[in-house]
Amino acid sequence: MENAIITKHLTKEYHGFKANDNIDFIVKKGAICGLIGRNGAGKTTLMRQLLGLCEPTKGEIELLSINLTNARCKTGSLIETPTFYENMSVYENMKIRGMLIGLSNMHNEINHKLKAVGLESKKNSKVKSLSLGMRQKLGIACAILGNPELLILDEPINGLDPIAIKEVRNTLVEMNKQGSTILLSSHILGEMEKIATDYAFLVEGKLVNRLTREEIESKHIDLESYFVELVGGEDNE
Ligand SMILES: Nc1ncnc2c1ncn2[C@@H]1O[C@H](COP(=O)(O)OP(=O)(O)OP(=O)(O)O)[C@@H](O)[C@H]1O
Repeated sequence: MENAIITKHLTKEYHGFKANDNIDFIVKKGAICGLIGRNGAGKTTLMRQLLGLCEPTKGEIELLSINLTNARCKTGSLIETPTFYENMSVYENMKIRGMLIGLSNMHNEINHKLKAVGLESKKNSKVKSLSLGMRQKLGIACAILGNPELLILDEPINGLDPIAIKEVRNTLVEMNKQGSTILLSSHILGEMEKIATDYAFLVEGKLVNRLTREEIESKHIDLESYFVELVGGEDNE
């Protein structure tokens, strides 16, 4: 099977501190890979490197088996707190994103994605009037616009209510069925378990383990206990 993401020896140092340390990472096309790690483990740094938002100190990145610039154009993302044009409407912000990615069928696609995240009623509202959770929904709607081949989502359900979480979950599963490979991080392991096909565990910048859903199911692994054991529990502060 082809791979959507390959990293080799990927390292990011900040003043000698390794936020990502020699990461060899593969995500197969068609997967929903859950990136798991404690605060500061290096999840966002890895995603930022994949997206070209920060330069690797060392190592290589391959995305979608094509030229990296082209691959990044086929990648939708949500990293940290998304920024928008505050005085423009939700629809207008999405239209800008649509123009950037050369979206055809703009109107229908924007409406479809706003509906998918439950934000259609705010379509004409200015972004500055949105709540935190609504902004997060808009960030997700922008990320999934045009059904990108690869989706990189850093804690996408942060700040969402239970109904919104369900809507986003269903949307991601649907996007995956339609061909999007997804890399996502979340601290809510129970939610991750509902959709992830495999997991990558980061500890102090290092990729320390991988698990597939099949392994979890066949070996009756409790993800939370597994994670606590892997990172050394509360004594590891
Ligand atoms: N621009 C930066 N300058 C210096 N250090 C940084 C920078 N960005 C990240 N770091 C450090 O790199 C480490 C990894 O940070 P990162 O944001 O990747 O972690 P994370 O796993 O996403 O954490 P969280 O779950 O809290 O979001 C942290 O120790 C962080 O302080």
